[in-house]
Amino acid sequence: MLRQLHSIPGLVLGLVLIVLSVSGAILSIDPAMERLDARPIAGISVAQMAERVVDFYPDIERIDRRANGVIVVTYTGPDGYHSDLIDPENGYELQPWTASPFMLWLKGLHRSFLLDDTGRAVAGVAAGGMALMALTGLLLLVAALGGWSRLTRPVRGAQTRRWHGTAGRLAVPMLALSALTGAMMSLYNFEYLPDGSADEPDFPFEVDGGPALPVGQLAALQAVPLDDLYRLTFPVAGDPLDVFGLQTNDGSGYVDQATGEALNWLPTTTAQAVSAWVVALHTGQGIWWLGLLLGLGALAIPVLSTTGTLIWLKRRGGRPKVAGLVRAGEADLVILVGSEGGSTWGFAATLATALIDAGRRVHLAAMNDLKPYPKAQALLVLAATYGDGEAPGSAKQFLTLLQRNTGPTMPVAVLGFGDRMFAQYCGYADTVAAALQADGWPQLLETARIDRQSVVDFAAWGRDLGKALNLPLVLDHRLAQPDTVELELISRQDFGEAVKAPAAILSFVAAGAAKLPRFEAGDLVGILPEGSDLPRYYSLASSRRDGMLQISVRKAPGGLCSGQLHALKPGGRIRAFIRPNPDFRPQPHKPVIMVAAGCGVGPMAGFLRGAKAGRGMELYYGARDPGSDYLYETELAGWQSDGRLSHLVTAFSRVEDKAYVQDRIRADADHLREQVARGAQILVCGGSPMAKAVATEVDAALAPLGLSVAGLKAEGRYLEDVY
Ligand SMILES: Cc1cc2nc3c(=O)[nH]c(=O)nc-3n(C[C@H](O)[C@H](O)[C@H](O)COP(=O)(O)O)c2cc1C
Repeated sequence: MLRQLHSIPGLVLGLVLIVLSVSGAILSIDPAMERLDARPIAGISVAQMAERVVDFYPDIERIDRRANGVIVVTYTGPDGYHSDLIDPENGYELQPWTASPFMLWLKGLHRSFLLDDTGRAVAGVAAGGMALMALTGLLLLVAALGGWSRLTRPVRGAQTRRWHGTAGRLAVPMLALSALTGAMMSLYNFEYLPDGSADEPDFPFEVDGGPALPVGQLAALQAVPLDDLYRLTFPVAGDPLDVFGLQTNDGSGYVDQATGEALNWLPTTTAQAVSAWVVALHTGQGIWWLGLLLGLGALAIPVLSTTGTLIWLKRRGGRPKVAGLVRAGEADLVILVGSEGGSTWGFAATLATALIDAGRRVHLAAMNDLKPYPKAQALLVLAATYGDGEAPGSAKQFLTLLQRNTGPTMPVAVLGFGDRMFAQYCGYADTVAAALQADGWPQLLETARIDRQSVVDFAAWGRDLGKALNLPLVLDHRLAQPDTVELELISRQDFGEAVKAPAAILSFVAAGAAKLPRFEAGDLVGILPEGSDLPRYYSLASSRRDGMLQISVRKAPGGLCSGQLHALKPGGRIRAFIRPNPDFRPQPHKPVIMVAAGCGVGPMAGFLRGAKAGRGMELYYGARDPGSDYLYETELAGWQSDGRLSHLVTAFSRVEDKAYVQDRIRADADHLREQVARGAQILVCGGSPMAKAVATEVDAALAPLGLSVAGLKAEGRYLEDVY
């Protein structure tokens, strides 16, 4: 619901908001420019000011003190009204006061799209929509980051998501202010809210009528400091019954030109004071620095609109379409999906279709969309696992939402999707099942696991579910095949034979006339080995800019894919596709400590190849024997001498003075602490036991700082790519 309230106004009003924001940003410069023209002068009264001006302007109509402090005199010339900016020090003209036609046009565009009332109404609705988006966006961000106290933490995920969250967070106070005040100005304009313009003093028909006093001697004008003036209107020359009109910050009324007395004075009403503040807070008139901040905030809108639309398209694109789904409130069965790569959505769609065919009312959503399900009889959670037993993208907020959920509990079945090769096999599904149980959700079925997208395991689980729900359920799932490209091996370097850990660095280019797809170091390449529909993933040791796709592959005993890759000769071809892994990237500008063992050095080599010299990249690298499986030895030496790698520490486990990478971290604890205190990020890549041992040492090293691996993880400063 919150997400819909955020994205629907964004999609509908996107272009309108871009026009409003760009025009608003340019207009926001106006108060600051005007402020530069102001010649502030302290301690003079309106009477003194008027006295200085009348000598130069015998046909004066009025004096305005504009919000930014400039004094403008309007007078009648032979061809109508003219205005001059004057120097309050002496009443001299500084320059003619004319609005630029471009700024007038821009104001018209901003207020009404140059379309009168229809345009004004659209601008008003857009302002209301923007206020709603600022509020819902803030709430979504709080939920994504895990609470208000974490609101300043870095936003994680794909680049579009990071830009959207970061720009939104920086701009939200200014956008909310612009939107609320803009919406109120629209309500004033259509008279749905009183702005006090009708609260005017009565014109005085009874005046002294005697000879006029010099303007400098009028007591009511002497009593008003110039800084409080809004407008002084002069009486028609030679008409003894006419009066001065006086508008100040405190009120408005008239002044008798013969006695200098204030007549029919009306203090500023609450409606007038509020509407003046609303205008000032929207335009920055009188608060030039706020105007500039509002303008900067407005510039975030084109960024937010574009990234928001891309996020929306990606979200829709990743999910299969299922006919006959119902809303959350109507469903008797709810399926929630935790997926990152999208394959679990495919399984969920097969399940939803089979349940709908069996006559059930099914709701299908991401685990991040958990909400109360008033009519549901069972909840089915299909959750993949990433990292080291962690949540996939569409489930990152699930546990937080579960804590807050106030809806009824119901029998639940959790089905984990994972890969037996990982130490935390279906670890996240286990975490979810335990959390649901602790929260009082009864089990419909024992938690089951699907290894490497096995359609056979899935069909078996479907039979169990059918029995539990008393339905004839047949789950016949066909795996969707990703779009692959053909890659050709151009070179290989082999290592580790002597220490019984064969590893190879393989470099590919696109086969034939094709081009390499887009990828960054640390992304994953999915390779489809012959004889299997199931891709195997490897971390990329290069980016497309390097002109090749490189991976380092350890030969797993009996491994189908690694066996085929190790047998590949230059010129040999494979089919592959890219899986972005935007959460595993070095942070810009701050030091980066990389920890890797074995083939885990691959993505680190990719990061180093793309780094600038002096960037503060450090590497702790563990292997077996420097004479056999020291991957990237020559390259690392080169990057050290050209300054890309500032600190290299190696550990070898099959030599006399044997050591593991975690031993080096322990010995280097002081240095590590120092770097983390300077904002360093830690990236770990390699096998799960190594990652665990490293985390233990990092925890010990950081304890004196009151920091921990868990804390750094939450800030995106401790990243793992573990297998
Ligand atoms: C980078 C990466 C990390 C993974 N980590 C784990 C893990 O720790 N435990 C596990 O059981 N499966 C792990 N997997 C396997 C996925 O959970 C499994 O392939 C799942 O079917 C993917 O579902 P999805 O395509 O819907 O995201 C990992 C896969 C990748 C690509």
